Amino acid sequence: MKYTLVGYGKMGQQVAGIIESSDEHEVHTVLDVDAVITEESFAGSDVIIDFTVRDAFLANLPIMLASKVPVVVGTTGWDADMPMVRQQVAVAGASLMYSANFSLGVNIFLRTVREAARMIGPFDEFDIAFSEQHHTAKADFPSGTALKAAEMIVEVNSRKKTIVSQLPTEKMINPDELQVAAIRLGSVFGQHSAYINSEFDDIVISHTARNRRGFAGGAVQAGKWLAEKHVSQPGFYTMDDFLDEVFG
Ligand SMILES: NC(=O)c1ccc[n+]([C@@H]2O[C@H](COP(=O)([O-])OP(=O)(O)OC[C@H]3O[C@@H](n4cnc5c(N)ncnc54)[C@H](O)[C@@H]3O)[C@@H](O)[C@H]2O)c1
Ligand SMILES: O=C(O)C1=N[C@H](C(=O)O)CCC1
Repeated sequence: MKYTLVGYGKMGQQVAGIIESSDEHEVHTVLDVDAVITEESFAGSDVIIDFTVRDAFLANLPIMLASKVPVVVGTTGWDADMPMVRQQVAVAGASLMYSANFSLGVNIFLRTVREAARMIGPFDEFDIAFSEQHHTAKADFPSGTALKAAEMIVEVNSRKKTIVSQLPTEKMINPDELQVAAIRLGSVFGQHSAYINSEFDDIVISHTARNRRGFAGGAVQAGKWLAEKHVSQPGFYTMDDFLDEVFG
């Protein structure tokens, strides 16, 4: 398969390395910030992988959708724009997969956190909070992965109703608020933890990325899956759609 990479920074370069080390894929085109991106930029590609920044992704999206080349989006920070993006994909009759985290290990971690959050739901004595750590070059916070984890927790635990990433300066956190804390530290690739506390227990569920290859490899696999889906079922997909097929 032929991949066009939009964004050739830390992740774009990792993705290129994964593709070039495989015997079934090739990098067709690399488009970074200086590129003048048109529909023709994607001619001949089987799939686009976008690892840029929020504003760039949103600006390039109409052109990428018009190209009718399936788009894998790893860029985070645009959760608030999700409804608009979903509508653009539907109107264009295109295919897009978004995941805040393409790492298989992280997605196993997320589903583990969701199950723990579900099990403590009926028991008021258990509280839960979440934190993430990433490198100091990360432009958005909290991480898209942390926001995804928080959404999964709120979905299954009715005692948590709102997600807060900034604590108020002069009042206590409410019991129905799920705190998501973020630390920017050195060159941390990505560390996510769920903390569960009761009078008798401390439970910590954590994932630490040891490099960026887990993210990049997952994005390339997602690209192959999306390109096949696009033929008969174009649409908006997430990593859950891909994993539900894999996990069964
Ligand atoms: N989904 C995942 O698994 C995953 C994993 C890691 C990072 N991310 C996300 O991916 C994004 C990129 O992360 P990164 O560490 O590679 O960042 P980075 O800053 O190293 O790379 C971003 C690249 O985008 C380029 N860019 C900026 N504007 C552009 C434009 N208009 N057109 C084309 N390219 C443009 C920059 O020049 C840079 O090379 C971030 O949003 C990050 O949160 C997602
Ligand atoms: O390095 C980053 O930036 C990462 N961003 C994603 C996020 O925002 O969750 C995935 C983890 C690494």
